[in-house]
Amino acid sequence: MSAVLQDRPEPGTVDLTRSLPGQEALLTPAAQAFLAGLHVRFEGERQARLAARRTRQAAFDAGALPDFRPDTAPIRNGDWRVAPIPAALQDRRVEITGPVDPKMVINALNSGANCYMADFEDSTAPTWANLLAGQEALREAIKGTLEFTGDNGKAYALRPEAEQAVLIVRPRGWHLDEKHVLVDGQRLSASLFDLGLFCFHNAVALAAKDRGPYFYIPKLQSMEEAALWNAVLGDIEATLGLSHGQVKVTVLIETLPAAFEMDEILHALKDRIVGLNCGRWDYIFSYIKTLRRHRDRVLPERGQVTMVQPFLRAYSELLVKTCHRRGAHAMGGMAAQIPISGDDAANGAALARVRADKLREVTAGHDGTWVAHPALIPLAREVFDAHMPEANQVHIARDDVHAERDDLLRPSLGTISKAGFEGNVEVCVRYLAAWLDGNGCVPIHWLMEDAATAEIARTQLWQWLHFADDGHEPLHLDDGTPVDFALLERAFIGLPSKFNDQLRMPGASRINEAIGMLDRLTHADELADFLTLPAYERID
Ligand SMILES: CC(=O)SCCNC(=O)CCNC(=O)[C@H](O)C(C)(C)COP(=O)(O)OP(=O)(O)OC[C@H]1O[C@@H](n2cnc3c(N)ncnc32)[C@H](O)[C@@H]1OP(=O)(O)O
Ligand SMILES: O=CC(=O)O
Ligand SMILES: [Mg+2]
Repeated sequence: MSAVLQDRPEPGTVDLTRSLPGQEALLTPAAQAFLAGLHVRFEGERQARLAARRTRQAAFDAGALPDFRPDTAPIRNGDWRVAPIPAALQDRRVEITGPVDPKMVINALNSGANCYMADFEDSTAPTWANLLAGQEALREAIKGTLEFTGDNGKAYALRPEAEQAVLIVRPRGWHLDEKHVLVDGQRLSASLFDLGLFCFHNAVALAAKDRGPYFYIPKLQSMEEAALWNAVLGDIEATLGLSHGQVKVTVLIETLPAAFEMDEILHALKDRIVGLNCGRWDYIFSYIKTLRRHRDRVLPERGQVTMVQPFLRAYSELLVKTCHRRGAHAMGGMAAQIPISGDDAANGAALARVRADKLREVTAGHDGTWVAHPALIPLAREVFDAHMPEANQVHIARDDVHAERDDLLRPSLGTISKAGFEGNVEVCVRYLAAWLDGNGCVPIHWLMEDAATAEIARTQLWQWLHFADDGHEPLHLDDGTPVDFALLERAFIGLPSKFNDQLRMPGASRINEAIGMLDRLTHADELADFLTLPAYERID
């Protein structure tokens, strides 16, 4: 046994606070000991990282602005590259993403996309049942035995492995706990639960097939958080007998602070990282959250915050330049439009927006993109095939990009309309209701809504409604109406008329609870860090 493994502290005692039929097949004594070991070795550092986030945010609230770090200039200026990228991840031009229920897993693996990001994060409501079903579905998929029959009798089976998308799993972020697993009485980190349990059951099998395991890492804020992931992954490799660097990750740059540490994050994970991704929805949410007290940087209504806003363009181009300089892939992100059935004109307009977004990405130098729905794969592929003849375009240097701090923070022009305000209220309430009911991704007005898109709506409402704190004049809508809590009340009263299909709406039974939550979150003096933190205490 290696010295690292010998010197480890005892794993700790595990209590499962919930019991569902079949869970013992996943949470075997050995799996529990594996998770407990991760907790004992890494929980202290996780808490230190979360405390560092709070300290940094306090400085931003006091008027500081994010900036590139002087102490890490040698990393930014140094000449180094990430480890070689495995063959299975050389061509990632179209990646489909989606929650982890068995039907979605089969549909996504069979979809014809190059990769499938199986998502325990933005698009999954982490009920215990959803998490276990997702872990089980992925384990069966890797064994090649996953099957599913819908309530309508439709049967689903996997295509041959060579025709399947390459699997990449996204665990939840560092801020979340898994309340159903206690180690010595403390909640386990949700990240360690999702990634740890997946690795315990599948890492060796995937490594044997030269398929990873591969992960997407969400919501990082600093290179120290990346270093924590690197330590966890190295520890898992050692415990499971995998070679150093066998596990590969792509990191989502989807927080404003992380945009100032892209080189540093690549460097901290350089033996294991294969790319960065523009997680635009969380990035917009993070811009609002980080700069919540900066009244000169309030964003216009959500629909106007598109990737052509200068601060978003600067971030995505800097990501391409940074990745390519280091030999890593620069992945694009998700357009929220999904196919619209029964209205050809509206469908054509939605698809045109997706096409324009993919064209912007490929011509900026991105090496691949995301789609939310299988019907969008041919469109994204066509655009990337037309402009990216090789497997990727890592060789394109983008030395023409000079994104400075002011570019990444640039205030945006735009307005807030009554429809924009009310739309935020509707999205928050409907999404939260669905999430509380166990559904983490829903179509609302033909847009894909998940935790990240809903967070934009929630934080905008808080920021707009608290604009008048400290004696400032309130914000006004473009028609002159002051943005105040009376406006929020009126939006709540008007909500039912927007639910023209209330009975079939996901989460309809939890609408009143969702309204109550949004009301409390928007009235609170402090902006809650994540919507999903209080909401998690309300799910099973
Ligand atoms: C900000 C971010 O983090 S982006 C990443 C997180 N978000 C996502 O991953 C979005 C995932 N997408 C989805 O969940 C869905 O596409 C939704 C909720 C947006 C729309 O869902 P629906 O209205 O059910 O779509 P629709 O009815 O058109 O689906 C048609 C078929 O495609 C399947 N499908 C739809 N989206 C996906 C997907 N992402 N992956 C695999 N299959 C899918 C459906 O399961 C359905 O299959 P079936 O015909 O066998 O029953
Ligand atoms: O995770 C992706 C995002 O846009 O957020
Ligand atoms: Mg995200």
